[in-house]
Amino acid sequence: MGCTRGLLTRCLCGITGLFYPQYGIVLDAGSSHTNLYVYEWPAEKENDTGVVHQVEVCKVEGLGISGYSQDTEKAGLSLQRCMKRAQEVVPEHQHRETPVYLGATAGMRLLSIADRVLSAVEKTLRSSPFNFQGARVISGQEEGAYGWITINYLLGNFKQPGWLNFLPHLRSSRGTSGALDLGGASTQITFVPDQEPIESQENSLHFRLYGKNYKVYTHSFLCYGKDQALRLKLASDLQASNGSLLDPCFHPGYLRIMNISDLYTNPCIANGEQQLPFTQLHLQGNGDYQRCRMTIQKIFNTSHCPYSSCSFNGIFLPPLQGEFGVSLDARYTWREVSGASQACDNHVEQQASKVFVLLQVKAEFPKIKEKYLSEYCFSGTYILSLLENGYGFTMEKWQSIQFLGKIGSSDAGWTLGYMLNLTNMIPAEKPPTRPLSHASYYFLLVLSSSSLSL
Ligand SMILES: Nc1ncnc2c1ncn2[C@@H]1O[C@H](COP(=O)(O)OP(=O)(O)O)[C@@H](O)[C@H]1O
Ligand SMILES: [Ca+2]
Repeated sequence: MGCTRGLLTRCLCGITGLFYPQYGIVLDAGSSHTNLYVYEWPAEKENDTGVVHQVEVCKVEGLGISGYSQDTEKAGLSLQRCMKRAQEVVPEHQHRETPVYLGATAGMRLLSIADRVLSAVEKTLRSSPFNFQGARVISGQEEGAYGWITINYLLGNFKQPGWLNFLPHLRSSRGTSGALDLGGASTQITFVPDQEPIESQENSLHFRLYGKNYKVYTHSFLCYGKDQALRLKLASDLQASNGSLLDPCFHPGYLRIMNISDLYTNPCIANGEQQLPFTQLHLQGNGDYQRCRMTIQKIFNTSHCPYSSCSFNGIFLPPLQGEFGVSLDARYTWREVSGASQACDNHVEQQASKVFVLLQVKAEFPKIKEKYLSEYCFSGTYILSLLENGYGFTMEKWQSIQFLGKIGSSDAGWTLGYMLNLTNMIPAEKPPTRPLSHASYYFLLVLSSSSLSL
């Protein structure tokens, strides 16, 4: 029985909600892959901070939905297995009341036919027994904001004194924690700066949460997620080549042949293709961490800044403030960052076969999937460059970064903040403290009045 029908049903559900946890589903349609999250919370505490937590993450097999632009039907079909999984996790009698949202990020921001892909996806989601609430491309600003909300909600930073704190050791010492999100097609930085006002309007957000005002700086760099950044770098290196590239960001012995047209498939790399006299790129790795950093440097333009301070490409960045949590894909990121120079400088005889070199790298980093292995040197070096040269995390500021991945049982990505906002579970004002929730009070009242009438 669903809880959205009639008054009587709603009353019953209000009462039964005391016993049943509630659920919400969010699909994170990223540029490289989609994850489905199921969240759970006790119904009578929905407005308290820290009670919503992740009970399931299902990884959709195959490409991110933007990868199905040639065959949009498949974007919808690809989600079916995880939607089935969600039906197993959420008790059947609660399917109809459980909201499901899909948010697509940078891969879809770059796609001109994003609407067609979204329609295909919507068809699959509407055919599920859940309460479909919408599939849309979220803006970079939203992605940054919801990532910041997730991290601070999970760390307990919105809690007022007196609220129970489940993770005191992780709670930020300075009020809130900044959020860094490193995706495949975009990257976000969000934090509360000391400096006021925030010089650029489009980087400024105002929130009132649990009775407190927050002025938050955020920026999303489209094309600076690690997959698109690699394309930017290759396109820049190609201009001065004859189609053969000795690349310090790939380990020695690594060979890759790419069609130039495959490189110029989205707006991140505009109009360079026509000028090139060759149609293929022959890339050969000659891993060298220091030189790799130098080639990456070129994609950060620091030649102009119309504000008092900038990150790169003329984008305002106030002085970094407080602690930062790196979200979601951090579990890979940290490994890549810490192993970057080792992965690049893995000097093996140049003439050694590609297979041999790959096996060598694999032996050193045994848990890394083959498909990520080849880009390990680039990814780690890129993330270090972005944090140090792009955002200005110096040696001492570096200490303020925590690679989070999970906080408690929940992934530290934007999805939880998105759902909390859409389900009105982050109130502007602090919920009044009362010995019993409204529902419990009502329930007890019903019980006592019925016992009186016996
Ligand atoms: N096991 C892994 N090892 C290394 N990198 C990974 C792994 N799994 C995912 N990634 C990377 O994490 C990033 C996730 O980005 P994604 O969320 O899909 O994009 P966006 O947020 O920009 O839309 C991608 O660059 C992807 O290649
Ligand atoms: Ca992402």
